[in-house]
Amino acid sequence: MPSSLWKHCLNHLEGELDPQEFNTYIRPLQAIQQDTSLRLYAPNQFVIDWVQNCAENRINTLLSHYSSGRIEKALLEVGSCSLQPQTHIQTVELTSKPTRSSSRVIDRIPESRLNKNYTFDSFVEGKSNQLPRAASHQVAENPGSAYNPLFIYGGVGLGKTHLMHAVGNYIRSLNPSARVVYLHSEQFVAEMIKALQLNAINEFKTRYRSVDILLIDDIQFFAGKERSQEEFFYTFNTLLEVQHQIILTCDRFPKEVNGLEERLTSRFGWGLTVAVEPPELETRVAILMNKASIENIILSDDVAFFLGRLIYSNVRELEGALRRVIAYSRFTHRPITMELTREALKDLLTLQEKLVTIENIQKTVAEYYKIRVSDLSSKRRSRTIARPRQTAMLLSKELTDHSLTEIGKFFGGRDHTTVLHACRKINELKGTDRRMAEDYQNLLKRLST
Ligand SMILES: Nc1ncnc2c1ncn2[C@@H]1O[C@H](COP(=O)(O)OP(=O)(O)OP(=O)(O)O)[C@@H](O)[C@H]1O
Repeated sequence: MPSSLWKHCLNHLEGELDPQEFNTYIRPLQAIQQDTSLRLYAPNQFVIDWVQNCAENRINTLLSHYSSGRIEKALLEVGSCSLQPQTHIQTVELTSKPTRSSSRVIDRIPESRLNKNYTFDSFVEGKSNQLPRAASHQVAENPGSAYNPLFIYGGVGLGKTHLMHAVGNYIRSLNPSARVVYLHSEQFVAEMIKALQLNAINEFKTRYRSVDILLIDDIQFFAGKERSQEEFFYTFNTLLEVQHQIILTCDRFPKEVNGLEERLTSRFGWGLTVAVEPPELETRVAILMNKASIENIILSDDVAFFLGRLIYSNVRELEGALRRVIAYSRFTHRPITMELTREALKDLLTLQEKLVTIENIQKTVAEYYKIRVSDLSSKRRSRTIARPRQTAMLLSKELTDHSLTEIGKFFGGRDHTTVLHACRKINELKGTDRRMAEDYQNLLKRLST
């Protein structure tokens, strides 16, 4: 039944909120009253996020007021009244809390919106992520004292957010009342702007400085946003002073983010800074097996290795490919074989075949290091040529089916032992030399779809 109670709340909210926000986030909500709760259907998660961040306490206070205390909480879901219950994708409980100022629309920060599936158990460990995983686990066991802040950086889709949530989930499992706050840096910025607009910056400061564990994702989005950096700087210092844990992620090494203030980047290094690398083949295969088993599917080795070889620079894309294969198998009622996998990923394969020939690897590496393609096959031994050549050899070994002998031929007729030595050398350097590791990741990205 549509709710007249909600209409009362709407009237109030319309008077209190900026018209654009009201029309964008509040008006589209559809309400249904059920016993002691009110369900609010939102068109998408973005709207839910905004409502949670900016209006939840106010809504709950109004609901409680107009129902004389009968309605205790609003349930927020993505979906629509006309389609429920099938469209209930996600339910978020908006718990009524007493508010200090009932006219204040920003009431509290979003707390503990952790993805329950991102745990240490579901995180597959490999050489590429051993250090960040171990550091995260240490932090989860000794928040505030092991490494503070913990700074995890690395390319897109490599498990940074997963690890961060794993720490949050672990801490919450030991202490359910711990105030764990996870948010994307853009959300921090948006909330700060909102607080400034509402003249509520002091409340904003107090709230952020009272959390036990603050997890901020993708801090590269702070770049160039000076006021946000300033607020974050003070929050950061306060939390560190009282030994509350901070974990940050970024898509690159902090000092390499243009537009981040020096005082912030230097502080980020006070704790521990660790990199996640793209997982090696065996780890990619283990991740695939793991994700498949969650769906009760047993992947054959040939399919898992095929997918693992096909997608190498981003675990999210690896998962996406697996999902496509599973969906295709369900849709066509056929088992997951190599043939079906190739069919399901036809477009990806066509694109990939063009990208990962040895010729293209050479061209890409030469462009990246600003040398000539012919240098890669030449006899020149200076480091500026030898390293790119060795890198191109390793990429050829990892990404193509050519044998070491064949690869050697593409590089000026070199011997297979030279290729093997090159692969070992670059693999070793990737572990010790940050620049080398980053160059390799960048090249993988350029060579992937
Ligand atoms: N080692 C791993 N084991 C299991 N799953 C993993 C692993 N690494 C990544 N994933 C999965 O890959 C997906 C992408 O990971 P996540 O979102 O943590 O990446 P990210 O590094 O934070 O990326 P972005 O920079 O885009 O925010 C998630 O579904 C995550 O569970």
